[in-house]
Amino acid sequence: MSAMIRFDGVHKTFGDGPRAVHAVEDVTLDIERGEIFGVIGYSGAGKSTLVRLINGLEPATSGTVVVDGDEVSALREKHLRAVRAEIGMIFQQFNLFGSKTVAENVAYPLRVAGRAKDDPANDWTKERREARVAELLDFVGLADKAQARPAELSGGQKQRVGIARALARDPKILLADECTSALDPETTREVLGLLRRVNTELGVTIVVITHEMDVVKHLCHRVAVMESGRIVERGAVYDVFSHPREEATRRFVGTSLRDRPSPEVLGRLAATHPGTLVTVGVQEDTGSSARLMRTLAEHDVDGAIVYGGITEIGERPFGSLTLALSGEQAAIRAALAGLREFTTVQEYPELEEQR
Ligand SMILES: Nc1ncnc2c1ncn2[C@@H]1O[C@H](COP(=O)(O)OP(=O)(O)OP(=O)(O)O)[C@@H](O)[C@H]1O
Repeated sequence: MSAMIRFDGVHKTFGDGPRAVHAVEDVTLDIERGEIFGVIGYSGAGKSTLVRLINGLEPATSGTVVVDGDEVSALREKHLRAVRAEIGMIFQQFNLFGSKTVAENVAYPLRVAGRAKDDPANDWTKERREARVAELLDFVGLADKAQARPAELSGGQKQRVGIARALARDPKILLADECTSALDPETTREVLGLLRRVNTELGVTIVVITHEMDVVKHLCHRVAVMESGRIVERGAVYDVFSHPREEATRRFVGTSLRDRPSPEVLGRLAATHPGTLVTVGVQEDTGSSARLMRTLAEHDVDGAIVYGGITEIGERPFGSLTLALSGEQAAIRAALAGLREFTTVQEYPELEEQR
């Protein structure tokens, strides 16, 4: 199966000479048909530029970008229009027309396509348009808001209109650029749930640009981490979470899991809990928390859970627990050796020194 989107040795440079900005540098990446692919990075990492290369809004400086078999980097404007019809896009600020109703907003791409008249599939008569808009509003759960104006809607509802509009022409690809960054956590979850349906029920390949690891965790199958125009790490979301290799990735993972105590919290825990503090990984392939507790019991060591969190990534458990261990010193050492046979154990010698 060929990739839906393929970057091969792609560079994008703005300007030239000493003031040139290398927004995208040497990116080679395949995004497969039917997957939800996340691109995560801090502001200025080059994520938006990468997305604009996909829909041909920016031409690559060098290298090739192939979308569903068409090399966008080599197409002229007329052919680019046909490729763009296969690509829907949603934005952080929704970009809805404030003066149009919800139904008119969703119908807009159909009206524009209808004007082109270069393809019989674009023969969007009023009846066809209305039927399509009704179908889309039903899909996003806003059938009752067809005549409302965007100002009357909540942020989550506005983004659902954005999604309906992006789907109007039945695209194969949906590009989502920071599409939940303006929303609160609960609304974010709703929108991510809708995007999951777009993927599973409509088979749309989705590329998600974000600086929030939570979005990647809840939505994506695979992820690439971007830093200074380059992809520094990539892989299945679970693998990247469980074994981050780069410092930037570790920081993103940390912000999402919040399962490991900060140095400040550790200091407080040490002051209020007797015993040896350790943080133990909990992962599907390295043993459950039950196995962890059993190991402590076998060595006659008591383990009080004082911090931690276990979450699900791709329906698999992942996280860590921080324990205050009490018992004979030799027994604690033996229990830790036993734990190390199946999971990661982080000790805090600096805390012991302070005691
Ligand atoms: N049209 C342009 N002309 C000059 N420089 C640009 C242009 N577009 C982007 N850049 C620069 O390219 C780099 C990457 O920008 P880009 O917007 O792709 O990053 P990003 O990761 O999407 O960041 P953000 O999340 O803040 O949008 C930045 O240094 C930016 O200033």
